[in-house]
Amino acid sequence: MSLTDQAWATEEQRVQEVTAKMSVKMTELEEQVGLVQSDVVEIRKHYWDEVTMDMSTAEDAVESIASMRQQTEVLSERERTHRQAAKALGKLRRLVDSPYFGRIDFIERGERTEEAVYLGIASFLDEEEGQYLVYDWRAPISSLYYDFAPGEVAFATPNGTVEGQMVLKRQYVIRDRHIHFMFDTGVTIGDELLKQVLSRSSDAQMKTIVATIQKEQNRIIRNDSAHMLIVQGAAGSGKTSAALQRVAYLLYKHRDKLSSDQMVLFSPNPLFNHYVSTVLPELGEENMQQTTYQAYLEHRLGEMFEVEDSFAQLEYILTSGSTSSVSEGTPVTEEAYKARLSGIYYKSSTAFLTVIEAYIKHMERTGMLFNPIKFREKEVLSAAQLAERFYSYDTSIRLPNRLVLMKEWMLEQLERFAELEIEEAWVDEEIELLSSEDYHRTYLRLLKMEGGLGASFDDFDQERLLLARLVMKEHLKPVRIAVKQFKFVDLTGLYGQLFRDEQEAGAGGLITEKPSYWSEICWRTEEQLAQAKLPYEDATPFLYLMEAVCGFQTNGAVRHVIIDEAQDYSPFQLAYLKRLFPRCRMTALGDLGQAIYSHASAYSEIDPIAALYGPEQTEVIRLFRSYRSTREIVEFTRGIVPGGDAIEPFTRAGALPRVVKASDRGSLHSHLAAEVKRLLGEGYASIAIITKTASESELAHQALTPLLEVPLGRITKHSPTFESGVLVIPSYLAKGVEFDAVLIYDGSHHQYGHENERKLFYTACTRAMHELCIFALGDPCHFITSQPQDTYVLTDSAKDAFN
Ligand SMILES: Nc1ncnc2c1ncn2[C@@H]1O[C@H](COP(=O)(O)OP(=O)(O)OP(=O)(O)O)[C@@H](O)[C@H]1O
Repeated sequence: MSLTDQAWATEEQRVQEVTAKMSVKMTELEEQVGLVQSDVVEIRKHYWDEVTMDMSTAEDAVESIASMRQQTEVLSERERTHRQAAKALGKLRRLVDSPYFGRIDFIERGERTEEAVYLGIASFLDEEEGQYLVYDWRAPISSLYYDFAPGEVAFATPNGTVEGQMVLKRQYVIRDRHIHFMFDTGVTIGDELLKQVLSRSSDAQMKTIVATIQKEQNRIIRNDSAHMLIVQGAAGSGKTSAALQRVAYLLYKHRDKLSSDQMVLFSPNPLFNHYVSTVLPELGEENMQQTTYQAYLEHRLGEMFEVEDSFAQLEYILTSGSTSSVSEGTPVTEEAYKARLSGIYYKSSTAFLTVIEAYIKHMERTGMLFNPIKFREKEVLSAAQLAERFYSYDTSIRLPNRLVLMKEWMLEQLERFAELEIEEAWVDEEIELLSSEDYHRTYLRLLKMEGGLGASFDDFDQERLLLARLVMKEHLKPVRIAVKQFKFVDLTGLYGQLFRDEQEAGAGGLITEKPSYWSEICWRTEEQLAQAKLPYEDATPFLYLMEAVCGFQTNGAVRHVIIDEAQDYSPFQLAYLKRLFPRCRMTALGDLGQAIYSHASAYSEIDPIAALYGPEQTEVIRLFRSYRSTREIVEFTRGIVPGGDAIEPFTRAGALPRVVKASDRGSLHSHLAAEVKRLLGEGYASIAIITKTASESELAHQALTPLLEVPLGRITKHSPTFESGVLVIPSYLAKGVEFDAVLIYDGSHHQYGHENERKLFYTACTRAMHELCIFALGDPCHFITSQPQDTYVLTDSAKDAFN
């Protein structure tokens, strides 16, 4: 819809007026911030001058305390004012160059005049007129902009639904306080603006999407009813974007009772954490807590074990199972590989969770294992004594509570032991070794402990006794701490018992439906545990068992958890997270097409996630439209995954994906280098060469660096950030992020020949926004050749000249 010059001029004038008012307000706030700041500094400097301290009498003391309190209140009030003014100033600074992006004219039913509502990333009130010049995009009325085309409309407010007519809907691109584009739109959010936004170059940091949120995404953002909101959406459909704007929305809507530190995002990797970390600050909100599941495992189990990370597990699966010549995985037999795979499936399944729960029940009566308590080679309490004590308690008492009782009893036993042990010769030796300083300190501490026995040790026995007790106390400290931390429970033994023969321990008998390669799984698990290593697939079951026995550690402060790439979590892990955050709501974002982990690739539906809170508390929103990639890339990639035909491309045109077949590695590298050069020449800022594995990344990086005229970055699982430019990255680390152009390093049948690599290949290809080129050393993989021939261009470099 074209706009008249008159309309344009009026709108431009409004931009000028609004930004001028913002500038005035900013100057005011700057002054205020400066003044209050110097007030605060002054108050702090002269704090004590204003306080009269006199403690001579009780009355004086009360007065002194009151005067101190008053002074503290003055200071905190000024600090609060400073914080608020600084925040308001920050908001205006973000707003002023581009004060709004949309307008709706709305007439409420029963009213005559229409109201023009301008939407921006924050609100701006004209204090003199008492009128909002800009509405926050999260305000109730703003939802009209995202949900409706002009016509009959309605929006929800805390006081009920408001109905009316939308008579105009307009979009703007305002930069540097001037309108660059402006158009009226008949549909929800015009494709034109979206096309423009999506055509831009990618960035090392994700952008906000508030100006172009789509209706279906708005349902995710504003959903406030679901306890568990599951978003199942195609690659590039805006799941992460919607979730981040949702966080901003919830923080706005519940600003009185929800703060950003009560929200946690579980990301697929640290790189992704960095990638999304600017979105909320851009929207004027503080970042929520961000972590990875791996970091949590490390935090809980890192002291006990060398915990394998998910990437190392994946690298094993991808390198050890493939026929790839570049594989550098440990040489493993086919049997061992299959056994590990079978173990991974099993240990991540709900069947195993059920077994562990049965095992916990079983332990109420028998089977608990303990570590004996030793002190200087002496067994203070044997494992059998501990077990006997444990099972002497009423069986109705839960395991963790019994351990608490045990702990008290054990501390008493330790006291008794200490009283006998102080007679030992080693204690005298230790007393001798006390330095005069220690001795003196000991003496003073003794005085304090013993309630002032006298200023000198005139009684030799008394002196020896007191010093010996002190020496004992120091030496027994680590044992006491270990007891308090329940380290007397043999958790490794308990977990290992699950994998032992039923006759031996009884626990293995709980596993009635054994997975294939069971005996191999058993001895391998035990072997790893003996070396204090915990494979990734064992980490969550181990943690679950540990917590069930010793007491669940929960985090009641967190009110909302967002799990990105939820399809990569095993049912076991999801159950664990639910336990960990008992008071929170969850948003789980997933794409079954990108389930790259062995334990999850078997998911055919979102059932394990949906089952977590049950149907009553769960809502599922599905996104089918893919925004990231051009239409051509989506039309090619959607055929790779089951059910992909439902994925709708957004109408942004680009070149057809290209497949380049190379006959040898030298030619592969030279064609890759030429392609990088071409893409740089086209002006693309971020180009990723995606390899299947980390070992292949290393090889590609070495070979390509000398062939390129620009620096070539390499991303590993330890990289915390990435910059624009050209980089090599393993497929599984590219999850969640995007690049202008993607070059698949080797998409040959040789590299992606297994069915279980389908989703990994899809994930890698769907990282491309504008161009996708797949190189293949030999025949392209089946995932490519099974696509309709008109969806890509094949070049055989041995036959055709490149380009
Ligand atoms: N409404 C929108 N307006 C503008 N850009 C959008 C919109 N929705 C999605 N995008 C863009 O599409 C790209 C993909 O979005 P996002 O990463 O959120 O998708 P995703 O579903 O999480 O993807 P994946 O699962 O493949 O990682 C991003 O560049 C994002 O900015």
